Amino acid sequence: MSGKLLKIGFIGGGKMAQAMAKGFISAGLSKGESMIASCHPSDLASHAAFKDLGAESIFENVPVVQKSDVVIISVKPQVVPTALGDIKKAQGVNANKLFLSIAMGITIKQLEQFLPGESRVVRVMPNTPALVRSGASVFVCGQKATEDDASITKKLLESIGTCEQVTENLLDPITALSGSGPAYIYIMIEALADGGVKMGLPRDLAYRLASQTVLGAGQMVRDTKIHPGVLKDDVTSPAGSTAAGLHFLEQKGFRSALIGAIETATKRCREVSQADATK
Ligand SMILES: NC(=O)C1=CN([C@@H]2O[C@H](COP(=O)(O)OP(=O)(O)OC[C@H]3O[C@@H](n4cnc5c(N)ncnc54)[C@H](O)[C@@H]3O)[C@@H](O)[C@H]2O)C=CC1
Ligand SMILES: O=C(O)[C@@H]1CCC=N1
Repeated sequence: MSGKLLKIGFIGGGKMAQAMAKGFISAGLSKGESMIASCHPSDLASHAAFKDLGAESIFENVPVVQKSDVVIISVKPQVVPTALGDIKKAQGVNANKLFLSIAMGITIKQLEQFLPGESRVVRVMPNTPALVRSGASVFVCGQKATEDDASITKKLLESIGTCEQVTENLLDPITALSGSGPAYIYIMIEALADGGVKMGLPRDLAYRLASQTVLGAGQMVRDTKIHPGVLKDDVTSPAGSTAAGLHFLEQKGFRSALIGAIETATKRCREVSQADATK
């Protein structure tokens, strides 16, 4: 990928596409001018967001494929059959390209059916912290994806955070954990700050402390590789305030709520996978 910048296309220019596009740009891996995105004609906000990046922003899907080296499929799962149908129906489009699908629950088999036979598919699950290059992404290669495709995918995803190659059977729980996870953490940050405000902290200080605490704790687990239970014990003094706080969380089923969130979100991904996505 050295030399000429890859032309990156987005079929669906919404929130996740914008996070990835901005991440690629701040990583120096791409430029607005080397990107093209399509969106629904009613979605003027996404249209404007890609224009603001200096990218081409349009309301048709076929030119995105025609003009790109790598095409990111970033529409909602229910829209995937229609959007990819546009490409399959079109005459004379060279679809022998790398397609990265980030759609929740849409399997490689389904993607390969929706796309023209020559298309090379990689299924990816990113998350929105890609915007600040702190994303957590995984990918699975389809039948026709080459080693080059895997290394292009890895290079793109590593530029916006961490990236691991996995097997497709793990994709639904991964979607539930790291794909959706930022949403769980945002409400945790909001609630921690609400607690701080309830106890007299100024709101802005409470948000700064809550977000830095989440960031720091995550970094401790990742960088020290010490078991989170041991790190928790290090914070918890005998008869101290943390032990009192932890007891309250256990009484309210905090762990169980998080475990249940991952289980429920995984089941939702499986429902989408099993639905006849052509309907
Ligand atoms: N938002 C997130 O945190 C994550 C989302 N994803 C996946 O990314 C995909 C997109 O999600 P979001 O960006 O959140 O949704 P979004 O609603 O922000 O974006 C969807 C985009 O698709 C466009 N669109 C609708 N119909 C279209 C059509 N027929 N042709 C072309 N574009 C069309 C819309 O205009 C919009 O720009 C989903 O499949 C989701 O599962 C994956 C990981 C994380
Ligand atoms: O909520 C969703 O369906 C997507 C999948 C992961 C994050 N957002």
